[in-house]
Amino acid sequence: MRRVQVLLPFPGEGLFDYRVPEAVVPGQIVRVPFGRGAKLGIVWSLEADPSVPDERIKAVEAVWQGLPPLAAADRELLEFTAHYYLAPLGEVVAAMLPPALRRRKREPRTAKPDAGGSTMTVGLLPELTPGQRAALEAVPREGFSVTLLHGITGSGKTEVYLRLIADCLARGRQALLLVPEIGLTPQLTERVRARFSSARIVCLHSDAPASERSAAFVAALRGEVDIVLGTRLAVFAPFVRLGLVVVDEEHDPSYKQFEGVPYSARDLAVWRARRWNVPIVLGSATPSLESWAACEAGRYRRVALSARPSGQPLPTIELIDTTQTSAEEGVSEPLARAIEETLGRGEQALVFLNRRGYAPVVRCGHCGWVSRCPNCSVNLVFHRDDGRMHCHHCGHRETPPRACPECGALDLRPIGRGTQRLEERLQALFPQARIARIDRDAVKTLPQWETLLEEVRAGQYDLLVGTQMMAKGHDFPSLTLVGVIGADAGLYAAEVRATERMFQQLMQVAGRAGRAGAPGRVLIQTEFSQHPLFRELAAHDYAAFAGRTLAERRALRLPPFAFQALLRADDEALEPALAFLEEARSAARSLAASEAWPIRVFDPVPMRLVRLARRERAQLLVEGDHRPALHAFLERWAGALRELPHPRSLRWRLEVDPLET
Ligand SMILES: Nc1ncnc2c1ncn2[C@@H]1O[C@H](COP(=O)(O)OP(=O)(O)OP(=O)(O)O)[C@@H](O)[C@H]1O
Ligand SMILES: [Zn+2]
Repeated sequence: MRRVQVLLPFPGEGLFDYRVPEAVVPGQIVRVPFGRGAKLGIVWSLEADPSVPDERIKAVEAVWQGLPPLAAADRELLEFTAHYYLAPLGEVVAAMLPPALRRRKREPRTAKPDAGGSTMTVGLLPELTPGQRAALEAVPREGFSVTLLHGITGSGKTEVYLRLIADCLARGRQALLLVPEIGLTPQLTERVRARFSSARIVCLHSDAPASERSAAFVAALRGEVDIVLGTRLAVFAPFVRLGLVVVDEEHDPSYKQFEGVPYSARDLAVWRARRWNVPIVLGSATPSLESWAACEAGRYRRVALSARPSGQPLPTIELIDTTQTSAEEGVSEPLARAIEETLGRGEQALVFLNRRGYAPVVRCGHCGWVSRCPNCSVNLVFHRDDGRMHCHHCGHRETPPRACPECGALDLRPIGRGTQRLEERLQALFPQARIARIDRDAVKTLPQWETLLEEVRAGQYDLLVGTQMMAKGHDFPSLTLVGVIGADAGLYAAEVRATERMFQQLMQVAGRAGRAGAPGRVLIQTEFSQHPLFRELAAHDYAAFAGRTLAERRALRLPPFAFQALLRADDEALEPALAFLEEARSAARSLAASEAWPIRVFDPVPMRLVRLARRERAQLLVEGDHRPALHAFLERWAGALRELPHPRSLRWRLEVDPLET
């Protein structure tokens, strides 16, 4: 018997020595005894620690010989992820191995041989526009390259992806197509399935049934898959002959994982493409400023699609200055008139308000008391459907008091506006209109969502009220008017990326108007109509927005011109969290002093949302202008942090490239 090192999904490094009866190779999937149970793991190294006596080392339970070993490139992906995000390898492999597979006692049986004719369905393909043809010519088919496909909304980016995938499959290779949220865009999944009806396609996302995820992983490992279509977790799908990676809506924050190992699936996808030496295409109408800057710096190539295949122009975008025009109950007169005209023509209108619930707070008109969550530092949102107040962060719910808990006055009122109240107002203004409210309260399951999208497309609704669920890549042919309410919040927020997010969201939601037939019109209610962001938006000038914003960030040395990491700590009270961060800062300062490149270590501060689910949270930001130098520093710092004493109740974690600081 020989010894090997096995990597197990485990909250730690996860490397343990075992004895194996047969000849195994690195990457082989094995089941091993662990504690009182057993675990699934990956043979990591054929070198084991010789100092451990034989009797202390258990034998593996089974080598799953029917499964090919995980490719070296994919094992390196795990190593890179652990290294880059300073996460234990055992936690990274937990993100790759599906839970249902880990629970299996026996090796999955060999699937029946699949014909695997991976050709494109030869039906009526749309004739490519000149822009699409140029884009296809510009993307190299072999070797590593990153292409940013910057295509305006409705420009037919998906068709470009489909043709690239077809080329990739025709060469006998596999394609990985990442999407932000599968549930929100069932249309894309359908299009891929319809186009490649004889290809083997697996869909990987966290809402998929556990057994399906497990089967998809096994099929992918065996190479019995042509296309992997999935959300961020699909970036860990195993491949045997990867030929192309596509990241749709690459700017979308859903590519960032927040729980567990905080990775960016987009960034890992780029790493993977480089490791496999294959092209990657990042597509968006509103690219992340990181990718935009990478194009400016010549690291990514940029390809533009600047017209819609329908020949349809982009919608006109007009501002309604709410400091001049009153907006009674949120809906201004010009917006109401535009809705009326649209409905009169038999077309659909959408009013976008990115705040669900009825009213964001309940307030006492007498003493000013407001409804607060007992567990979090946020207000409770009043919901009309159940008549209760909800915390949108921890899920706490309570019935509003009859009288003010502070002063006893019977003057409690819902203040402000969410989608439910807006719907009520619109129904009062347009009693005949069939209104659909589209937010996470109204649409809870995937089938519900698919039905609703179908009904909207079939014209069963006249007026839609929706949150950012509506800002994703939907294609509603009769939708010609988009109204935007309450968008100003992002303008003066302290977040580095607040205006970027706001611009992206507005441009995406505007892009839903007038995609087929009649031209589209977008009306945005704002108090800040002079803000340059609105000028750029009205001109559909993403490049101007990106150029101005990047210049600001460069001047302030903010990402992508600086690299950041955030140390977060939380505890039952704020003091221990801050005290831990103080210690961490001292350690950081002394380590940073010996770095050749400057590392900026900021002060520990309470997080903006300081209390969440009864935990008090604080953070410490570190920054550097040079990524490798920052990373070298972070590795040493993380080592020091692991040695720092702290109360048992305190939790901390380090996040590399945080999206929100
Ligand atoms: N070459 C073509 N000829 C005719 N129609 C096309 C062509 N390419 C795409 N289309 C159609 O144009 C519409 C928009 O295309 P698609 O959904 O791919 O755009 P997109 O760029 O992904 O848009 P968004 O960023 O807004 O999601 C779709 O209805 C699609 O079927
Ligand atoms: Zn709460």
